[in-house]
Amino acid sequence: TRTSRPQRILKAVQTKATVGDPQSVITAIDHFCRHREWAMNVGDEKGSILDSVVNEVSPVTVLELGTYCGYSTVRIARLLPPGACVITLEFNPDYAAIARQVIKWSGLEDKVQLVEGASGDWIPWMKEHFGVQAFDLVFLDHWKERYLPDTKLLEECGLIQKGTVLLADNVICPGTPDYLEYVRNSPHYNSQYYRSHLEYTKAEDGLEKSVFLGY
Ligand SMILES: CCCNc1ncnc2c1ncn2[C@@H]1O[C@H](/C=C/CNC(=O)c2cc(-c3ccc(F)cc3)cc(O)c2O)[C@@H](O)[C@H]1O
Ligand SMILES: [Mg+2]
Repeated sequence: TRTSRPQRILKAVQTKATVGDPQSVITAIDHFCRHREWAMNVGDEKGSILDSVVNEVSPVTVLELGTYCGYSTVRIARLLPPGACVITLEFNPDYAAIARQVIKWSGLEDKVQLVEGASGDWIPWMKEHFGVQAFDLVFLDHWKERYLPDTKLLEECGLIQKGTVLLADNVICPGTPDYLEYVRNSPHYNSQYYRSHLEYTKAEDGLEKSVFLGY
C-alpha cells in the first residue's frame, strides 16, 4: 500500500538531513513541505516565532501537545540547555513512531520524552509520573477544540503556575475561538498575538502567547 505522508516526511529527513544536525532536519522537512507535499508542521515562519519565545522563556520543562512528525519538537529541543527537556504527547501510534525516528535523526533524544497517549489521559499523571512541578512553557498544536479543555485541565492539575507561558499554534487558521476568548478575557493571563502565516502558504495565521499571572 501507499506510504503515508509522515513516512514520506521521514524519508526526506533520512535522505536530505545529516544525523545529529537538528537544523538540517528542520530544513529538510520545510523544503519537502514547501516544494513537494504540504503538511501541518508549524513551519519556518511561525517556527521562528516559536524559537524566539523558547529563547525568551529559556524553559527547563516544556510540554508539547500534538507531536505529529516531531518538527516542532526538534525546533524546541535544539534550543534547550543540558538538563532541560520537552515532554511531547502524541496519541496516534503511527505518527509517534515517525516522530521518534525524526527526533533520533536530529540527535536530540536526550532532551525529548515522547509519550504515546491522549493529553486528557496523561496530563493528570504528569506530576506523579515525570516529577514535573509546573511547566515553564506549553506549546499547543493538537486538535484545536482540545486547546481550551486541556488548558483548564492543566490549571486544575496545578501544572500551570505564575510565569508559565502558553504558546498556541493556529489561533486563526484553522482557528481556536473558544480558547482565544478564554485567554484574552481571563484576568489570570496576559495574552498577545503574533501575526504570521499558515505554514508554507500566504494565508493568515498566528500564534497566541499567554503568560499566566497567578491566582
Ligand atoms: C484526544 C484528542 C486530544 N488529545 C490529543 N493528545 C495527543 N495527541 C493528539 C491529541 N489530539 C490530536 N493529537 C495529535 O496531534 C496532531 C494533530 C494536530 C491537529 N492540527 C491541525 O489540525 C492543524 C491543521 C492545520 C490546517 C490549516 C489549514 C488547512 F486548510 C488544513 C489544515 C494547520 C495546523 O498547523 C494544524 O496544527 C496529530 O499528530 C494528532 O494525532
Ligand atoms: Mg499547527
